[in-house]
Amino acid sequence: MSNPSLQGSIQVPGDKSVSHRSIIFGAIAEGDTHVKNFLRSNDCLATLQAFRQMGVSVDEEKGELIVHGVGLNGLTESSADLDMQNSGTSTRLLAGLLAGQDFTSHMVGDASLSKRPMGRVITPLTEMGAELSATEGHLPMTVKGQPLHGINYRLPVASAQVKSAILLAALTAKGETVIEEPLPSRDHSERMLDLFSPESIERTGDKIHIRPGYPLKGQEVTVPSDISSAAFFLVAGAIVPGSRITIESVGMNPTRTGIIKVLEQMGADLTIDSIETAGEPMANLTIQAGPLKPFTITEKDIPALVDEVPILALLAARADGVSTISGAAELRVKESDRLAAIATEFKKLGIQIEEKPDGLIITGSTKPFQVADKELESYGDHRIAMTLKVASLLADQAVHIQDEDCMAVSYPDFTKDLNQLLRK
Ligand SMILES: O=C(O)C1=C[C@@H](OP(=O)(O)O)[C@@H](O)[C@H](O)C1
Ligand SMILES: C=C(OP(=O)(O)O)C(=O)O
Repeated sequence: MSNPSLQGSIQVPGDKSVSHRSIIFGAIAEGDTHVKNFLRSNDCLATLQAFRQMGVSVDEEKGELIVHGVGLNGLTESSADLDMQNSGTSTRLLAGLLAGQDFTSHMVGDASLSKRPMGRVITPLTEMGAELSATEGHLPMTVKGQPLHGINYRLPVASAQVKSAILLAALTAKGETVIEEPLPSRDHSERMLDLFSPESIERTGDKIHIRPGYPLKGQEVTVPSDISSAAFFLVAGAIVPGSRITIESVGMNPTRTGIIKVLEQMGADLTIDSIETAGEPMANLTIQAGPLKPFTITEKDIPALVDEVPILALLAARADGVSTISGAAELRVKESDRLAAIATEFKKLGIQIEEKPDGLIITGSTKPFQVADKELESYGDHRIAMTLKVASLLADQAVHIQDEDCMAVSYPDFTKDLNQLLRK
């Protein structure tokens, strides 16, 4: 098989984390929130649908979303279950927000989401006075809204979803809440709350103080392009020989840019052109294929690249030497067990990879992948499917990826966008 290279420019879709939050904060604000570059992927549409069911109207005008906020006390009970589909972010953030409402909500999800742990939000929310009943720590889950009180909580694992669940619950609670994290996770919720209601939040050192009682006001939100989606093109551009591509307006929030540091550590040919913005920082990123040194990623690095581990494992498979990823046990409770999924599927591609309880050891090579089994499994996990799609560009024969459609969870047009950059 001849391997084409990637050339040209691309703008990947809006950030998934910021899109979810633009709906959530817009819904509980007073007045309208205009959202530019909202990500219309299955996960974000699940959040949107949940708020529609709770009485929030959302219009679309000239490609912009207009969320007509109902205020913190304006949501109404949904007569039907809230279907969170495949989205951990929707589930955990909504669990926090709904815990302090004066109605009951029932949350359900697909088979993958119904296996993911909810105890991590149930524990702190219960401490705040919430009444959540899950099925052995999993969905389906009933949230019976209760009057809440503030707490001081140190997260046992760095998780932006847990942090955001507590932050949202704290807005409806009596008294101040203080949240502490073991390592900094993505801070989109804090930034957005600061925009919608600056009096409600203060950050001192590694503590976040949430002060209830202040209204949120509708805002103009521009969603940056998702660095976790750009990651697939950054890696494709770095590993497919002869490639040179630019990825435009990528979100460069420092809590998300772990992949940039890894590319720099590897000596990749990457140029960063920053764009002046008022909200989340952004940059145009240009990547060119070239030799790559191996990397070491440890626990402290994980939060800033947690969703990029599958595609970084592929990057490691093209480096000159042995790369290691450790402290990444969280990957086992994502949409699939991502450590097991990567190890199993990479072996089918002839990649030398060893699975550890909390990570991976990958021995790189610049030869085409020698396919041992061309039937690849995505495990219904969008990030695994997209990683395998990029890997297929370097395989010595055509492969088939089962259940590719799951890419629509975060990036519905991924294959189309990738094909547009490919040149024979
Ligand atoms: O808050 C968010 O938007 C997210 C937080 C991360 O999960 P954890 O909070 O479980 O680390 C990440 O993996 C997920 O894709 C999105
Ligand atoms: C883990 C992810 O999302 P979520 O937790 O929202 O399902 C992801 O997008 O990789």
